[in-house]
Amino acid sequence: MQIAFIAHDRKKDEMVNFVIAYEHVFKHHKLYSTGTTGQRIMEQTGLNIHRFMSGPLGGDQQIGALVAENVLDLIIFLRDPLMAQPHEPDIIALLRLCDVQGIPVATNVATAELLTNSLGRGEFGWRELVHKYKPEDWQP
Ligand SMILES: O=C(CO)COP(=O)(O)O
Repeated sequence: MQIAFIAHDRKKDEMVNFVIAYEHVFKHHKLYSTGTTGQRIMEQTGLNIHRFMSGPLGGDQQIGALVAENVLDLIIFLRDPLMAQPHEPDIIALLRLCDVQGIPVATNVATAELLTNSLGRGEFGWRELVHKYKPEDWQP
């Protein structure tokens, strides 16, 4: 599976601790992140992550491009609900595309934990079907 990590500044410690706790699950998958989030995770785990640009400089949009193509299977995006972000339109666009494609996205650590446990149990097999059969194949 292909998984992306994104965390706003005041959520980065929580993200790093979360990924450390589930490193045994994430190490079996292809990982992506925005710039600083990925740097922080890689400094404190043994995981290899493809890092895009920092969020405010376009990283959310780069991940959004993968979402638009239905490449990503899970996004863990720990947002800061109490701090305005200069790139709010990019964030909204990314979340909208997740809903367009029906991609699982966790915006807090409780949901991230549920989805990651599900991933660890091998319950993401349905995503293989999504890759295999494009929406046009589903038309009656
Ligand atoms: O701003 C972000 C997401 O909107 C995260 O970007 P960084 O991981 O580069 O801090």
